[in-house]
Amino acid sequence: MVETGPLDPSRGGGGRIDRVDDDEAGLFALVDQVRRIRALTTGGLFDTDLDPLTAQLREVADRLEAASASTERRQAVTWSTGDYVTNCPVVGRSNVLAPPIAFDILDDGTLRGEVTLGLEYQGPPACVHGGMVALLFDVVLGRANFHAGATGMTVYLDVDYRSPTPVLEPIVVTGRQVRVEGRKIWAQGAIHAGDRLCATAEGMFVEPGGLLLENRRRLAGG
Ligand SMILES: CCCCCCCCCCCCCCCC(=O)SCCNC(=O)CCNC(=O)[C@H](O)C(C)(C)COP(=O)(O)OP(=O)(O)OC[C@H]1O[C@@H](n2cnc3c(N)ncnc32)[C@H](O)[C@@H]1OP(=O)(O)O
Repeated sequence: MVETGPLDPSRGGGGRIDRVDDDEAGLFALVDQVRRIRALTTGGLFDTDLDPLTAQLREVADRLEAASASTERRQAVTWSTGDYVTNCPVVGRSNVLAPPIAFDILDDGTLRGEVTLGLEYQGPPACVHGGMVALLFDVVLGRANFHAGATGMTVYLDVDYRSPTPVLEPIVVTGRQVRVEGRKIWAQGAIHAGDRLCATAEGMFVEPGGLLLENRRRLAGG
């Protein structure tokens, strides 16, 4: 049973868990522009001829492709520097899929992030897609675990969809670690729109032994 008291969306205070001033490569600024395009083109309706704009975008994409390191090299650098967070599909400022959400950590370790999701995350009319809701929970629970000092891979994620999670309105995503027993870790989370409870989740995570370190070493090339 998810205990929603500590996940009260009106709780304040706390500090940001990710740095906001680390865009030395200018990549976040570039991705912000791609995000604007992503938002505008979902169900896009334009009162203009799109052909010239498509040609311009193709040129930009060609130039980026010519200048880009390979996928393998980018993955290797991610894991050799451990800079996973900026690529995360929920919080990652260099991942165009990410809204992105910035989380604060409250004094008891609860993470809290506020976001308004656009049409690109819509499932049923006016509602956030259920798969996106689950993704938000997986990330907030996983990161709450990390900040609580015991982290693992998700082995189950039980999501209760209590009322629609709205698009185009602010929602608050919260999560916290509740229990650790050996390698097993439990965490719970909630999503609210105002005072309304939209969804709750409980996840169990298992510390995967050497698996992540081995993968990381292999991908980082040694
Ligand atoms: C540290 C290195 C740094 C690297 C840098 C990190 C960067 C930080 C990246 C963050 C990233 C964020 C990520 C977000 C979270 C994902 O998205 S994780 C991705 C989705 N999850 C997965 O792919 C996990 C797939 N599962 C697995 O690979 C394996 O289950 C695991 C996790 C390696 C564990 O396998 P195992 O070691 O063989 O463990 P196993 O003995 O099967 O289970 C352990 C215990 O858990 C229980 N259990 C297992 N599954 C279940 C279940 N579904 N229900 C109930 N109990 C279960 C077992 O019964 C067992 O209990 P006991 O017998 O010990 O009492």
